[in-house]
Amino acid sequence: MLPGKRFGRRRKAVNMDEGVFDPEDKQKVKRTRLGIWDLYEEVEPRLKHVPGYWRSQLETFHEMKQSFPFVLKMLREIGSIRACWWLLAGYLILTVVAALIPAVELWYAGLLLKIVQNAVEHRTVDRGVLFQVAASRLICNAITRLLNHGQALIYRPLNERIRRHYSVHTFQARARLDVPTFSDSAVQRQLDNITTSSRTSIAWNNVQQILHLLSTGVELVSQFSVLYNLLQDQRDGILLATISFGHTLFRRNFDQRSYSPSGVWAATTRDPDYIKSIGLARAVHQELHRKELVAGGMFEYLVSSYRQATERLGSRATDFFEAYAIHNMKNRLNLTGFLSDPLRELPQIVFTLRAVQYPSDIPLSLASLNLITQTTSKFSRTLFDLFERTGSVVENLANIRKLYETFEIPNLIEDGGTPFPENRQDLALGVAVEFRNVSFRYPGSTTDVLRNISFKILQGQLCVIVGANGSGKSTILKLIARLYDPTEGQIFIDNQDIRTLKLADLRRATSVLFQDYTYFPLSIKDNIALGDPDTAHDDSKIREAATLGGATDFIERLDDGFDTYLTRPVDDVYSSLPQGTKTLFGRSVQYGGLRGAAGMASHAQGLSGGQMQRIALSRTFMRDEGVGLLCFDEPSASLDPTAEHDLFERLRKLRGSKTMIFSTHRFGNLTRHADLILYMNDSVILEEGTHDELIKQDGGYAKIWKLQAQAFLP
Ligand SMILES: Nc1ncnc2c1ncn2[C@@H]1O[C@H](COP(=O)(O)OP(=O)(O)OP(=O)(O)O)[C@@H](O)[C@H]1O
Repeated sequence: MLPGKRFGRRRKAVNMDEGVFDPEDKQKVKRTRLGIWDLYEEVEPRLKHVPGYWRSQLETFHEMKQSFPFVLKMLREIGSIRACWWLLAGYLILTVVAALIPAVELWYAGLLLKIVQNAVEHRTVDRGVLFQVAASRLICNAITRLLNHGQALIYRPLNERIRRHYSVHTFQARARLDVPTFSDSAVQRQLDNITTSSRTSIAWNNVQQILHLLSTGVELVSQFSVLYNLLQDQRDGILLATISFGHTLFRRNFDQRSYSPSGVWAATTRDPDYIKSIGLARAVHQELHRKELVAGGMFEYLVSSYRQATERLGSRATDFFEAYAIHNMKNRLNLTGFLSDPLRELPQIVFTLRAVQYPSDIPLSLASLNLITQTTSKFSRTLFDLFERTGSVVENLANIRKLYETFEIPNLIEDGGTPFPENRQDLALGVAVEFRNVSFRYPGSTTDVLRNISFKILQGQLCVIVGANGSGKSTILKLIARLYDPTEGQIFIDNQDIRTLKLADLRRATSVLFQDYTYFPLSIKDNIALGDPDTAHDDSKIREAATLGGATDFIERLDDGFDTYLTRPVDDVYSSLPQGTKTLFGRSVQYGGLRGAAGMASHAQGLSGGQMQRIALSRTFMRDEGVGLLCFDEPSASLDPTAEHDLFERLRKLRGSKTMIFSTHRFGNLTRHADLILYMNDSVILEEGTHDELIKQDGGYAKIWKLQAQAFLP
């Protein structure tokens, strides 16, 4: 088991969301030693004396109450999907009718019993009724089949409609999140909760669960009333049914204890040998370490370490669930276990005693006793199945709550209200950017990556930020794009606080090429088009952007040109291919291991770094008009010198009067043309000015400039 892996999600979803689980809290947490494992189970002090099974039922009830309003919301929403109400109502009717059939069957079983009893006692039989009973069996069977068929017919369209509706909802819930919110681990957990397979949806699972609960309820009530009716005129019938039910209840309580822990719990092992042996096993399993393992000649050392660790561990080397199972095996040897089986015979014993007590008038026949015990145990199975299912039902209901809560996750970057710019024509002249005493630290981090930064870039200026790796250059661009807000200080765009501007307007007016750009798992065309969602459908614009980004030549050489998917988001499915099959459907076959299902490497296969960069550049050129600020983070890092030169030429021409900010650690071409150079080191701006000014200052900038220049001197 991996450290931190989550398991046992049944029940207690409430606690999972709120508060903190502290294994050291002796008031609330019970610790049990299971071999090399320590199990910590949360126990509510109030419920301390309630037996485990019933305690979790109470917790279940509480969670159910919390989720109820969300379930109503879901049902209303499903009702608003086209044709869903009708399908749902049809499905419901079929389910309820199907749930009544067992009671009808039970009724006829009772009738049959009376006929048999009568035949034995009086040697007469009412053939009409007998025929009726036999026919009823056939009819019930046929109706059940018809109902099942009807349910299957409705199932597909209903599931498909609900799934489609909610898949758009969840897609939107994810897509709208900003960077700090999306990276928040709590939000990631929330998003994990709403992830389902592509064949179903949380909402549909819930609908099914609710219908199942309903049908079980109908089944129980109808069976109970039939049973009660049948037993009413049988002396001792009710008594024997109660004894039979009592046994199932007793056994159930015993069985419950043999499952894995329920509620909130966690387990850990501190055994150094176990931890080491698992670590060693991983080291030889994962391809990741193979190079170093082989080159470092580690084979023999690893084997002897593994052997020693496993020998020291001996039989203690069990994973948690095995340890738990072993622990439970011991628990089974208790009184309940010994009593459980003999108690099963109790109804027969009571029956015999009563028969001896009233020899002349046997309270009920053996056939009736059989019917009572069988029906009661079936009845109690259904009842406990209902209880058993409440765990997963509650989890499902809680998932609906979480689903709706996910739709409402607030973004950490709050939107502003002021439209920007007031006049779109102004953008052609560029925008002014000012940082006033800005400090910043990434969420979850404790160190400032920008410390008290202040600078001002005027409208239409070319600014180049230079500095060593990690000095904070990219972070400045991220703050300008408002991916994050400063921890302290303010940023102004055209003299307005960036927080007051409408985010959509700000993003439309700026174009940023990040250093760690990614290739979306879409076609090249879509990858470029995403640069400007407003004109994404315009093919000629896409081609023009590709030309400006220097990407057209190599794209056109690809088999599918602009429609090429460099990495397909959908895997082909195959099995048992002969080893000689190297390619399939024009793509290479990957044998063994897992092919990343929908996982997407940020860098597409088959393209060089420079070609990737050209696609990313083309994306930024999509949004040339209507943009007043262009930011580039190391735009030429992967380009060869000619391509770099061409790129800067194109950028200079295109720039017009727009403001442009570059982050780079290459001095030269760019810095010489810059209106403003910000020289950074270790989270602060050390020098600022034009190239000539900074050379004259003879500080850090001048020193690095000279170093780079010397490298090219003969
Ligand atoms: N998402 C993040 N979370 C936490 N720290 C981060 C994050 N991104 C960057 N950092 C840290 O912030 C500091 C500044 O990073 P930044 O990328 O701004 O530097 P840079 O000057 O652009 O470096 P480079 O020249 O290597 O691109 C670095 O120490 C980096 O490790």
